[in-house]
Amino acid sequence: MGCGILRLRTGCGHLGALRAQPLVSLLLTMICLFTYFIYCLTGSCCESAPAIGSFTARQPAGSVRPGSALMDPLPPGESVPRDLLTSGSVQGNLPGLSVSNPSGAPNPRGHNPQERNHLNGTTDIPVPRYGQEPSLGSLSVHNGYGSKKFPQAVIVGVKKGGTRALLEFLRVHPDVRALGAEPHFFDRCYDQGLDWYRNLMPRTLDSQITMEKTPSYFVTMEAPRRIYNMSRDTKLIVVVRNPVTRAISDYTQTLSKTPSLPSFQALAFKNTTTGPIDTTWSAIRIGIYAKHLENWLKYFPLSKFLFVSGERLVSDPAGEMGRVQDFLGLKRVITDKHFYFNETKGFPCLKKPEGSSKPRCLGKSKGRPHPNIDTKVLQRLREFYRPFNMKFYQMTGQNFGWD
Ligand SMILES: Nc1ncnc2c1ncn2[C@@H]1O[C@H](COP(=O)(O)OS(=O)(=O)O)[C@@H](OP(=O)(O)O)[C@H]1O
Repeated sequence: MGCGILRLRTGCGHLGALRAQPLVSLLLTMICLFTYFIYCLTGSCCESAPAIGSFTARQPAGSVRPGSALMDPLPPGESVPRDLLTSGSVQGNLPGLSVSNPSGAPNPRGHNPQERNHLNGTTDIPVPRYGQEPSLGSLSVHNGYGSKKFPQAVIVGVKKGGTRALLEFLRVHPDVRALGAEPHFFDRCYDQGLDWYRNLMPRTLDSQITMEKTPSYFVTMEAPRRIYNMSRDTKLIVVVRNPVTRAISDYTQTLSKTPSLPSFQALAFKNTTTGPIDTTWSAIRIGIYAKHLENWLKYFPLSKFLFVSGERLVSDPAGEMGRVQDFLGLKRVITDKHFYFNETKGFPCLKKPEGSSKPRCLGKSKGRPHPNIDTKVLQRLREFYRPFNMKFYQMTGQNFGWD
C-alpha cells in the first residue's frame, strides 16, 4: 500500500531512482500532520485555526469583554452580577446559519422578535457549549442557548428610585433575562459601539426579553436619541420616587462613601436655608422629573413608557409587578406568592430569587437608614418640587401622591 501511494506521488512508478526521496518527504508530512493533530486535540489551536465548519468565537474588532473596567461593579453588598459572568463567555457558532425565527412568525408566547426590535440582528446560533448535549429537557436559560440581542426594554431611571429591586424582581420571570450590572452604554460607554453593547447582553431565546438597567440614562441628554437610534421600539421603564426622599437617599449613598461630606442642608441650599435651592446639585436636579421627561418625549411617545411607583414597589410589590409584566407583554408569573416582608430589613424580599431557592433581600446598600433632616428643610424642598411634580403627573397621567 505504501508503494502504491509512492507510485501515485512519483507519477505511477516510472522513476525508480527517485522513489526514496518522496517517501521521506511523505513521512515528514505525515509526522507534521500527526503532531498538529495532537496539538489541536489538546485545544491549543482553537483560537487561531481558521473556521472551516468549526466553532469560532465571533468578537467584533476592538470589542471589550464584559467585566472589564468599563463596567460598573454592583454597589457593595449586592450580589455578583451572574449574567456578567455568563454573557461574555465564548460560545460556539456556525457560519452561514440563521438564528432567530426566520419566518418572522409569532412564537408560542405571542412575541414576534422582528416586530419587537428592528435591530434585533442576531449574531450567534444556538449551539451547546463543548461537552454539552442538546436536549429539550436541559433547555434552560443558563446553558448557552439563544442569542445576544439588544434589550427590548430598558430601566432608564431614576437613580435611587428602586431600580435594583425592580430588576431583581423581574429576573424571577422565566421570560426575562437581564444584565446584572449597569452597562452605562448610553451615557458613558457609547463610543464602544452597538456591537460591544449587544455582546454584553445575556443570551435570550426568541420568547424571552433582554433587559438592562442604568438609572443615569434618565438624566442624560443624549440617551433618548441614542436609544431611539438603536430601536425606536424600545420599551422604557422609569421607577420614580418622591423627589425629596430620593434626594436624601442619593445623599445617603454619597455620604456612605465620603463621610466628610457637608450636611444635606449645606448642599441643598445656595447660602443658608433661606437662600435658593441649589439645582446644580445632582441630588436635587435628578428629582425634577418633568424636565427630564420632556427631553425623552422628543423621541418616544408616552406609550413607550411605564412609570413605576418606587413607593408602591415597596408597599405592594406584586401589584406593581403586575403592571410591569403587562407592559412588557409577559404572562403574569410574578405574584404575591413571590414576596415576603422582611421585618428586619423593612422591605419586601424575594422568597426565591432567580437562580436560588433561598429567600433573599437586596444588599446592605439598599434600604439604608437615612439621616434626620430638619423639617424646615424638608418643607422647603417639598415646596420646590410641587410644581414640577404636578407637571409630571399631568404629563404621565398618573398621580404619585407625593404632595
Ligand atoms: N425590596 C427592596 N429592598 C430594598 N430596597 C428597596 C426595595 N424596594 C425599593 N427599594 C428602594 O430602592 C432604593 C435604591 O434604589 P435603586 O436600586 O434605584 O438605587 S441605585 O440608583 O441603583 O443606586 C433604596 O433606597 P434607600 O432606602 O435610600 O437605600 C430603597 O428604598
